[in-house]
Amino acid sequence: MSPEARIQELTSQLNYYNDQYYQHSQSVVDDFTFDKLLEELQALESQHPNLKRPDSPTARVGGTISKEFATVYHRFPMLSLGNTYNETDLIEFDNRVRKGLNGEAYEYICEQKFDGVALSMTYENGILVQGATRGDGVRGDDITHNIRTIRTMPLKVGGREEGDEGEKREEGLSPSSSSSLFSPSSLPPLFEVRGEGFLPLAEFERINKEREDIGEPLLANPRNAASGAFKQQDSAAVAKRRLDCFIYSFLSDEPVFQTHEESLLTLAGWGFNISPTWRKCADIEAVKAYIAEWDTKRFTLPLNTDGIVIKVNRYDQQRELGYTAKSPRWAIAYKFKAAAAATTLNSITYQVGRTGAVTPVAHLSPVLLAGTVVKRASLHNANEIARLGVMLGDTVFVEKGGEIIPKITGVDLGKRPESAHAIAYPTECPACGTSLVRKEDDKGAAQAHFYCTNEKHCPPQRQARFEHFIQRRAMNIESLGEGKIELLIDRGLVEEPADLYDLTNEKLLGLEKTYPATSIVRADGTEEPGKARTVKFGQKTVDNILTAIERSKAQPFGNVLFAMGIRYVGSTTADRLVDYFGSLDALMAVPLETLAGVPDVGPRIAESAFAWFQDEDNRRYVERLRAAGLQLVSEKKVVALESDSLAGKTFLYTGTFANFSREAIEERIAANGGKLLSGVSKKLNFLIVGENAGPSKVAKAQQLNVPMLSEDEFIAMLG
Ligand SMILES: NC(=O)c1ccc[n+]([C@@H]2O[C@H](COP(=O)([O-])OP(=O)(O)OC[C@H]3O[C@@H](n4cnc5c(N)ncnc54)[C@H](O)[C@@H]3O)[C@@H](O)[C@H]2O)c1
Ligand SMILES: [Zn+2]
Repeated sequence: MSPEARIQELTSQLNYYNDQYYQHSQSVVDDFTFDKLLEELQALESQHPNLKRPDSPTARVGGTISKEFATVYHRFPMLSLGNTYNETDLIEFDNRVRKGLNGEAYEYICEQKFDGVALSMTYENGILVQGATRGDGVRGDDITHNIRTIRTMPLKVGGREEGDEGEKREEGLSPSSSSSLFSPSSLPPLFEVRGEGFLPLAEFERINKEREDIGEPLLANPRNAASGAFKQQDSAAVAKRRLDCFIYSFLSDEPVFQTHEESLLTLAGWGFNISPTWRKCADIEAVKAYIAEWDTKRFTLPLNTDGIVIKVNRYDQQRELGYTAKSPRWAIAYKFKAAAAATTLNSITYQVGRTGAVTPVAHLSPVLLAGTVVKRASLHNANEIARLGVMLGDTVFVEKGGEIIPKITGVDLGKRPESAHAIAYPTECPACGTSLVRKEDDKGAAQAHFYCTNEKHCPPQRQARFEHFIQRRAMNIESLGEGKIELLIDRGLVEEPADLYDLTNEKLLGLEKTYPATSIVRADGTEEPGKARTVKFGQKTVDNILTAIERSKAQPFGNVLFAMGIRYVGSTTADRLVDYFGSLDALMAVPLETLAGVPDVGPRIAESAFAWFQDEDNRRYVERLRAAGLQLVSEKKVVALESDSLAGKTFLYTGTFANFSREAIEERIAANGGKLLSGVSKKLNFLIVGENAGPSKVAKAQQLNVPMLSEDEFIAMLG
């Protein structure tokens, strides 16, 4: 291929990956592949500068801005970082720095390269006034409302009031003391901090567990989940995601600090969330030691990282070294290749989940990966097996991100043994023998799963129904975990969760079962016999269980509704439905269209819930829960649905009104099926304009051609 054709090909390929990555929060290829292609393009362009295309990804920061948010211009451009995967490049970087500084002494600060989304926060007189994404580096999306939901982000610095800091530092990563190191009176009137917004791994796992539980497709990884969450319109939904942010830089017009170190220490003192994992390094040898240390230690952090960022410490030296069009010359990212290993795929077992979805689990020859022995990996579904073209006996590559179960990312075809054989996906449920049915969800074939439709009697589905029921967000009877349910089902004491309310001391006391040992496999492949596990119901255990069951009767209606296990009805949706209908009886009586009209519910969830309540068995089950004394009415104030005259429409108001307080107008919007947005964007259908309306909102609405309503026009719309 001619260099010209290759340059053209790489340019459009990389622009496509960038678009998917930044606009659709999806990685089509892994970072290493992406970076190698970019490197190839860079090399070709420097050999043939005249062939470089105007839209080349080598000259620009990858992201763009989106139409859904107001655009903000960054006071200082938000750049990318040069990156490398090897030590030679690192030494070269150090040599360039030394040359650039003409023999002056220098030090580095090493930090984790947090794998999330770059955020910029502007403070005016100590108040957080703006939060934005990086966008194309020059302009970003105004996501102030969403950034305000980050609990560790100070809304105000300097002259802090009691309680301003909220519940921060719960990750246990930050310095234990947040006492001011430097007086906040030294705060410049205008400054910007930058950091990486992220979804903590534990939260990512929790969300995915719930998604799996209610039959939603899983989120691909924490980074994409975070970038998707920060771009949601509804900040109340964003707040539920428990996003967090580590701050790693400070900018202001007038220099405030001499060194990066000083700024990190001071920002921590001001109450910013600084990860204490950074270290000052006297030279490149110390940098290498830091890198080596964190190569595996990073897996103990509560978030994913994908490398180490190395920055020259002194700001005057940073200025001296300067910038390229895309990145600073005083910093570099040393990226870790995703921790990967090769091993043999020995067998596959199939697990049946609560919704009947059958998931293949790969069993591997044990292999050491990022400090832990791996012997299982997820394969997701039949399509994934087909996509990988993997066979039993193959040598496969496994990779580990921060997630608990590593994944198979490829096959070493060169090592395929004669004895390898194709994977025959089962046609019957491995647990109950029912013929499997293939269902496709919204995303089409890519997510296709096989299902066992024997919902009521398939043993693992039944077991999972109990596990769903007792979880904390549902009935919170977690003292029944760890094999106890299994034993109760085994002995015929319970068939469905409502039976839990018939358990008595006599039925439980003295129950006992020993589960056979499963062996523990060491990294070298040798096995060590595991211990047999005995589940035993002594008096103390029984007391705990019965108390928890009794206490569960006070769980709010939203929890009970979630516990019922209706497909697609997660705990957030359950609470939403409770807000609107207030009681089970009201909910069961509404027509499908009304259900579908509830904001954030929509036709798919509505159909699933509606059908569930039509089912005879489910109705009988619900009556048993009622008889057991569970809460089926909400004590919270109910938003009574008055009409659906505003259904499907989005609103924002500005100014004050003759007939409504702020609260009242929000209530009217919700009660008539409308949805309140947090800012003016293309997604906004109407801006309701009152007295003393905010000029910027009005101007923005005019610019985007968003229709404006007077108070009277809004009242007329209510009908
Ligand atoms: N897989 C794909 O399809 C695909 C597509 C596009 C980009 N990418 C990946 O994204 C990278 C390019 O993204 P980029 O331009 O954001 O560069 P980058 O992620 O390599 O580096 C810059 C970013 O690092 C982040 N960062 C994290 N910790 C930091 C710290 N302590 N100090 C400073 N910054 C820190 C900041 O958000 C900053 O914007 C590529 O290297 C590639 O691996 C992948
Ligand atoms: Zn089954």
